[in-house]
Amino acid sequence: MELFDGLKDNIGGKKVRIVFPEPTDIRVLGAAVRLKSDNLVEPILIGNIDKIKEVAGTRGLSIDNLEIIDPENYAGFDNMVASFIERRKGKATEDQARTILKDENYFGTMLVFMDLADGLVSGAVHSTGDTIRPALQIIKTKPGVSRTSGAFLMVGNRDSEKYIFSDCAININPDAQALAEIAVESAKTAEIFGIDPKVALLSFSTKGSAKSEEVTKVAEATKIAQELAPELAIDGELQFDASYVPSVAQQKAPDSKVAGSANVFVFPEIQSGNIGYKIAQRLGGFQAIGPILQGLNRPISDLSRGCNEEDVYKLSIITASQALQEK
Ligand SMILES: CC(C)(COP(=O)(O)OP(=O)(O)OC[C@H]1O[C@@H](n2cnc3c(N)ncnc32)[C@H](O)[C@@H]1OP(=O)(O)O)[C@@H](O)C(=O)NCCC(=O)NCCS
Ligand SMILES: CC(=O)OP(=O)(O)O
Repeated sequence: MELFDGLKDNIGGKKVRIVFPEPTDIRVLGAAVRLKSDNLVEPILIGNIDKIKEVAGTRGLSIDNLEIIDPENYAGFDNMVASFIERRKGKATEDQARTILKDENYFGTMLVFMDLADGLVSGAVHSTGDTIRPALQIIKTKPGVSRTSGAFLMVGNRDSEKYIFSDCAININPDAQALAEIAVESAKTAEIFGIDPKVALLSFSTKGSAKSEEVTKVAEATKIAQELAPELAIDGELQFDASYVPSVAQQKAPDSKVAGSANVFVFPEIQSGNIGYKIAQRLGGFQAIGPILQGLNRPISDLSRGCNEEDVYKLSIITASQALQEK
């Protein structure tokens, strides 16, 4: 069965409500129309109806059966302002809240927070910061998780060839505790896709072959992650070849249960993570689906601005799957 067929079977007909704050981007609108006609999600488009219709017209798309909410004339706006002020606990005045909530990402995130929607997909147009800041401020992390992080599902030519790469998107230089949490959350993300997680915390060193602060951080994070989730297969610090290639693992880390067969790769900081996933995508030909935000109370997903319509379609299916997983 194709990877996404199982996810589609799961969410089909369940009317999971997904907010799209960027419907005047044709990639987003095209995906929303397909998701509705495939009966996979109930899209909620945020914006001005005339502008959305104009974009739909360029591709002959029908949007008559899609829900559209314009923050400029939303009947529940006063309620939303009050809820935002309460959530931000003194960090926004009423005037500031009224201005902030005209921003489509803040508005859409509040719909999710207020349970008027189940998840949100944005970021085809907005930067990652602008897409996820509302979620960090309003949705916040689950109990026991201090930092949200961004994972990619990397899919190769064969459907069985699937891996998780993280954090490629959010935490610029996580400390050992945050890196350990990222490793544990990434294992949970792997399970959504039927991957039996074997988690490698990556470095330029394998089991003490090099000494530096950076290596110590990864070794410490490994220890913390193993304590946080003793039931999971987690190991580090490992170089990528030792984590992935059995013969190299045999030489560099012969006692490791993860080395040589890892399928969840945790990068030590965002530079290597973001560069690493884009190399696998652009040179290696892998599909990169994400970033899938991990550790938030509700599913909010951030696209890469380089995405295509298929990426929006697939990330929306994942977001809806996360929403159902939580119900
Ligand atoms: C994610 C990012 C935008 C947050 O930066 P920021 O808005 O300056 O964050 P701040 O430190 O001002 O924090 C804003 C709020 O988010 C929270 N926050 C910040 N990072 C967080 C994280 N990783 N997890 C959970 N909450 C977080 C803060 O606690 C704060 O909450 P509060 O306002 O309720 O106190 C920033 O870390 C960033 O730019 N990361 C890289 C993004 C990127 O360019 N990725 C590459 C492309 S995908
Ligand atoms: C995930 C990512 O790198 O996003 P963008 O390409 O939009 O910066």
